Amino acid sequence: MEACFEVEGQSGHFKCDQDLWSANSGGDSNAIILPEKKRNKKKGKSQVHELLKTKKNPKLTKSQKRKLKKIEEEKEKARLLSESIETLEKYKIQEDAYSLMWSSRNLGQVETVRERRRRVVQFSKVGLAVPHQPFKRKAAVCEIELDSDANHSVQELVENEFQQPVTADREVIASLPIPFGSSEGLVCSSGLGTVDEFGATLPVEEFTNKNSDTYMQEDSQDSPPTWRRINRSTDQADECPEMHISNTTNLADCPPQRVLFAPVVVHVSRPKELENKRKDLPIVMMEQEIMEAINENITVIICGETGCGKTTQVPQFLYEAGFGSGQSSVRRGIIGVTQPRRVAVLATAKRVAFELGFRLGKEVGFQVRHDRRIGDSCSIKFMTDGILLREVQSDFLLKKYSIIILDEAHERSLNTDILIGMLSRVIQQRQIIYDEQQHKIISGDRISPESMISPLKLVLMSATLRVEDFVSGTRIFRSPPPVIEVPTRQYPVTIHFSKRTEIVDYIGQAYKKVLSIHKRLPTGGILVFVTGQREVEYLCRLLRKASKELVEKSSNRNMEKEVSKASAGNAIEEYDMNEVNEAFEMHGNSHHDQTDRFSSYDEDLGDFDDNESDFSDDLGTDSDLEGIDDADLLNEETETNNDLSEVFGEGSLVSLKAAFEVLAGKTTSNPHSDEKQIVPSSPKGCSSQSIPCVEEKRNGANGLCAGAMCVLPLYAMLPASAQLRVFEEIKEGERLVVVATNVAETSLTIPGIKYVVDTGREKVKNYNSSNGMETYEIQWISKASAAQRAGRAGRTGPGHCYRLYSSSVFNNIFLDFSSAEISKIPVDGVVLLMKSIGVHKVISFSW
Ligand SMILES: Nc1ncnc2c1ncn2[C@@H]1O[C@H](COP(=O)(O)OP(=O)(O)OP(=O)(O)O)[C@@H](O)[C@H]1O
Repeated sequence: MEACFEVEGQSGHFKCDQDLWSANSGGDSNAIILPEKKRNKKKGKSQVHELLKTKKNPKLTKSQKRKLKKIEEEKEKARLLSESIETLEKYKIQEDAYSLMWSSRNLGQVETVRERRRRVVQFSKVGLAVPHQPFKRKAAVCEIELDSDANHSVQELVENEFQQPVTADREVIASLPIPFGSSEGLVCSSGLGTVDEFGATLPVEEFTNKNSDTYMQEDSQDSPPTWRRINRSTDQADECPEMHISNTTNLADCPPQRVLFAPVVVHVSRPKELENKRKDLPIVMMEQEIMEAINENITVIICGETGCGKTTQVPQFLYEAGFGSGQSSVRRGIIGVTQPRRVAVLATAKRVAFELGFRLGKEVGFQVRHDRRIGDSCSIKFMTDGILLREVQSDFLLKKYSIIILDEAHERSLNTDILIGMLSRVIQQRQIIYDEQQHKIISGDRISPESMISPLKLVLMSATLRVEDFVSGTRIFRSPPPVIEVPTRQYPVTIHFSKRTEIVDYIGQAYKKVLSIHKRLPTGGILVFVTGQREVEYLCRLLRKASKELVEKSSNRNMEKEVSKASAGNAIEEYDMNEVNEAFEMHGNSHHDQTDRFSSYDEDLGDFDDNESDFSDDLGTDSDLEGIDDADLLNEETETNNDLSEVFGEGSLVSLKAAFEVLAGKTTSNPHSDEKQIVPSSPKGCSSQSIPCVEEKRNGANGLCAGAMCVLPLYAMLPASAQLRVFEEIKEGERLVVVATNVAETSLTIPGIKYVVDTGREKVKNYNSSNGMETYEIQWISKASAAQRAGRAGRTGPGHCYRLYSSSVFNNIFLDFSSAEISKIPVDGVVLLMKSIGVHKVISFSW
């Protein structure tokens, strides 16, 4: 279409496509009008094209688009559903086949040849093929040609030996079908305890030994695991053919490869309450990750915050995965756990036995220098590192262990350091011997079960480990072990630094701090760290004396109260007076305010790390209760009351109370005498009636004022029974105060400890090389130790750590880690010790 136009004296014409017009016919006639000479043909064409497109796909509104999308999605869903139903129909198994399925609870159980034959018949009845045995495929992976007989024999062996591992390539096995509910199909899973890095085929003798025994777990989920012996001689004696490998030409050349085992799961039934609590532990959420790392590596480092559950949970993970249980040939050995200190050994062994539902001394045992409680069926053994070191002397390969856990590896005691060096060799040696044995077995040699060696694994654990020492270089471990970090703890611990650092009388400071916590803060045990036995005993004496005085004072006060109550004819009923007090407290001196004031410590510092609290310290907002002794307490009370005076005016408190009493209709005949009785003047002349009541609430069960303290010592030389007293229950209404040296610094959970008072000092043995003398010196602890000490609070609930030193001392003077003991003792003693445990080339020992 062509049209002419004339605008303001200019004339021209334009062309317009019919379609173009029609496309715009419904619109506002915004046709493209261009003078012919300027018209861009190309542009015009594309615009037309676009318009045509728009016509074909008319522009949809947003809601239309949404609806369209929804319809499309629904269509897609319906299509998928019908496809799924079709597929399901196609692969649907017959009703009778369901009975052939096994519960996963039966995984790991033996199926005899007879049982298998029966299964074959049952499967064929319902028209199903018996699940494929993966052994042939595995052999193929290894490029081993077995003749049909041998193949058959081996296959039957696999059937008979439920734990029989088979050398196989992991990936290939992973793709193999898993037999119908049978554990004999070697399941490859990256999950818990199903794959082991090391091959450990059962010795030939074991296959042929008609009387060989194996252990099976009774199938019970509700009761603690029990073990039953199965005597093979009856059922399988005739059916267990001798292993018989012909054409093994390539076998010896085939390096021992990864071995897959039927998954071993040892069921543990814990009390429900405990199970629930356990679930909240951060490390429990990482169980799979940890077990995978342990399965796939010889050495693993676990760095987890204090209280995350390393000490108590990792041995349980291992136990549940078959370590130490006798169910798995390579994991049969005991789980050995070392602790640097005796008290930690006793306490953790007791706790783990309790959590697993075992009696201490049977499945879970311990050994310290003068005490040993280990049963024949021991699966987990706790011991000091000194004990394990002695065992290395008598059995370098530590054959009875399948895994060793060195807990608190950060301590760098001489024993720990030597142990780590020794164990790094032991695990290598065990691996070499094991590999050799595998080659021998594959090439048809016989190895007696007693001389069979399985690989040894090593786990290093700590909250404050200097990981670089172990992962950098190849001096200790040939390949750097993986490090698993558990970055959270269960409960928060608030750190409070002191404004000033008392250099000399830190015991006096600790004493004051304990008393102020006891008087002012809610219930919860207090753990105080000092340097040595003498300090422990001295502070215990002081605190016991103070406790006695407090109890006397409070009983005197109660007596006075009783007397005053009796003497007042129309004495105000306790209930009403409480109401009055509460009304007063509403105005500034309330319980809530008090609580807030205390909880503001948490708010100020609760989420801060140490550095942040340093920051607050530097700003002069130190939240610490430094120096809050009785006098400070009174000052604070005075300030509070002054505040109230400002609000109510001088003397109004007393008159207001009197007014309440009048309102309550309980006016005493002599308000002044009442005031004296009920509102006794403080030494500074302030009436602070409400304070004891506030304290009463803060102290909860502790009563009106701070009650008695149950003061207990804890140091290395204390007899074990006395050490364990700290774990016993205390009388109701008392507050537990434990005064300890650094024996309580690691691993311990003292139930109910909420407050830690850290003097920041420790007694250390130092060596003066110039005069050859060894001396004990008191020195600052390291930052790592300070973190460990703080970690003793907040284990059964949120906690507080009061550091009796300033943040600047902490930041500028404290070392990050304590120096290794070996660097502080004379070298001749170390050399002699090393020689005595059989290390002849001391110079090449890996430290
Ligand atoms: N005797 C006990 N009583 C009550 N709870 C306990 C006891 N022992 C351990 N627990 C609980 O288990 C948690 C984990 O303790 P565990 O000793 O395993 O931690 P951890 O990570 O090894 O700490 P640390 O690094 O300080 O040794 C504790 O925080 C506590 O909640």
